Amino acid sequence: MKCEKFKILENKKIAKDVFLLTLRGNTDEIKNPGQFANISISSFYLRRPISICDFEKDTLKLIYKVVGEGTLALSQKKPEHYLDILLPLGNGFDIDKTTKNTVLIGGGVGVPPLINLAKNMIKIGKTPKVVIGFNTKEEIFAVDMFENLGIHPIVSTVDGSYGVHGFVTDALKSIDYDYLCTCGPEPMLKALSNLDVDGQFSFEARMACGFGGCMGCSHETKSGYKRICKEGPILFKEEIKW
Ligand SMILES: Cc1cc2nc3c(=O)[nH]c(=O)nc-3n(C[C@H](O)[C@H](O)[C@H](O)COP(=O)(O)OP(=O)(O)OC[C@H]3O[C@@H](n4cnc5c(N)ncnc54)[C@H](O)[C@@H]3O)c2cc1C
Ligand code: FES
Repeated sequence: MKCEKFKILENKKIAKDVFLLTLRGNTDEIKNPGQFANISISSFYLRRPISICDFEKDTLKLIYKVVGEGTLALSQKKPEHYLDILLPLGNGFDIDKTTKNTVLIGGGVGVPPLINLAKNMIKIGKTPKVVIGFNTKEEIFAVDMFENLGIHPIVSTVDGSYGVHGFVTDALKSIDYDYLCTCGPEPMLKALSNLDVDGQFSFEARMACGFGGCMGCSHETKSGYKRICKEGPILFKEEIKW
């Protein structure tokens, strides 16, 4: 884990309240898809955790939704501005445990880490299926990013304004899979954990330090309390306690 200065190259709106932030800085230590960055934003005491969406040498991409004052302030940052970022944090997905018939399932701003996961799975010959869900058409993003990887994601919207009408669980009925990796709101994770397949689930928690020092993000699992920022955010299905 390092604290690095990243220069903003672009901070672009890509859907309703959703921004793609492209940064220049040192990405050498990033290991697993599903790890996250903790961003210091101006006057806010606590950093804001955002999943690593994609990276290359010296370039980092993050996708975030404006939900409060911190993310609103982030959306107002202009190119050339520097951000102080702690990364990489968390365990990330264990790609070796995925199968050749894995589906990646994202809900809203749970979609970004699945882009880097898909990219890494393709590199080892395990091209995944992808299902992504949103509330409504205006909130959809990342379809082009998956298409650039040669994957055509199935999209669902709760209001039926685009793609499959309903939840990601409705969209899943049309495909075969024997393993899943998922990130999104907790009710979605819970519904997916009731399906008869194993998988890896990315959890969110309110965080303070972000690197295991304060216990503020502890979450009860079947194998004791785990810090979502350190032993998570990815938990295996068999260890999750709802
Ligand atoms: C490991 C991890 C990865 C994340 N990755 C992403 C990502 O890739 N893109 C993205 O848009 N967001 C992501 N988040 C959520 C993001 O950190 C919060 O939305 C952000 O911190 C809100 O900051 P704020 O100051 O704008 O909102 P605040 O004013 O702090 O809160 C506004 C609203 O958002 C809710 N909220 C704030 N933080 C969280 C949180 N951690 N989990 C759930 N609800 C929260 C609050 O309850 C409140 O309703 C991630 C969170 C975690 C823990
Ligand atoms: S946020 Fe401090 S231990 Fe996780």
